[in-house]
Amino acid sequence: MLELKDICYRVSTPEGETDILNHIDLTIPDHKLVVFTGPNGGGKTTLAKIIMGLVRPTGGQILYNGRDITDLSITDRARLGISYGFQQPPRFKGITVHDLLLLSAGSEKLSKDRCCQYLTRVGLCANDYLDREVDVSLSGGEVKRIEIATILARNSQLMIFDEPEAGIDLWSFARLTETFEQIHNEGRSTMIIISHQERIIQLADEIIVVSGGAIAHRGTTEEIFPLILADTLGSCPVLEKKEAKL
Ligand SMILES: Nc1ncnc2c1ncn2[C@@H]1O[C@H](COP(=O)(O)OP(=O)(O)OP(=O)(O)O)[C@@H](O)[C@H]1O
Repeated sequence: MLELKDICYRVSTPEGETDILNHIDLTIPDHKLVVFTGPNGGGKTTLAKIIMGLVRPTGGQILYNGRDITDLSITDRARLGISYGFQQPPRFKGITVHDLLLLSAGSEKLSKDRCCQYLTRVGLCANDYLDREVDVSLSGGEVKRIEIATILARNSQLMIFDEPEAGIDLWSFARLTETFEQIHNEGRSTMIIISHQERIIQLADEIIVVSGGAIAHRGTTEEIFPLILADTLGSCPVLEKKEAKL
């Protein structure tokens, strides 16, 4: 179980101190698929990075399976079984897709067949990719899918995916949503997926709407979808204020 207690994140900007996240309390039970969604700049990635240890909160506590991991490094969190797929994954010149999958699997000896299966699950043909370097010659969507395959190969207890749909074509996206559904049905991992995609949101046990650095809403698809629609149909609050003055 993952517990976030009173998480705050404040940064210094030229304009002064800014609160990016404000007193977030959140519990995610094991084996759930939770989607973080909400407007751009709402704080979803920052929250996910805080869970992975890529960003240090300025207040609050993170517990994982009852253990306080607030001060643990990314490496230590990875050892505990937490993994993270970046919104814009890094490239690794000189390292092939095959190498990266083997590294991700750690001590588990991955057969070539198994590597192929991971690539197939993200819609890539292993023959075309296993021996390619993860460098700038790969497109954004290809790197994104390879990174997701490495997370699958890690077989983590808690997988965090930041906008896995970004830059991915419709065919691969369909394959990817199937893969998320399968992992969820297998019931071995907890998944946090940051997404704006209806198809992914519909897979969620719980949707967390992060807006203005806080949890604006949380609930099931049936509960949250009408709220999201109502929010998107609303107009700009600044314009509304101006119109009210006229
Ligand atoms: N270190 C920082 N310094 C200043 N502002 C920051 C910093 N980190 C994040 N922000 C700001 O905090 C806000 C939340 O950013 P975050 O990336 O978490 O949003 P998001 O909900 O993931 O957005 P998107 O949907 O666009 O990916 C943004 O306005 C961002 O510019």
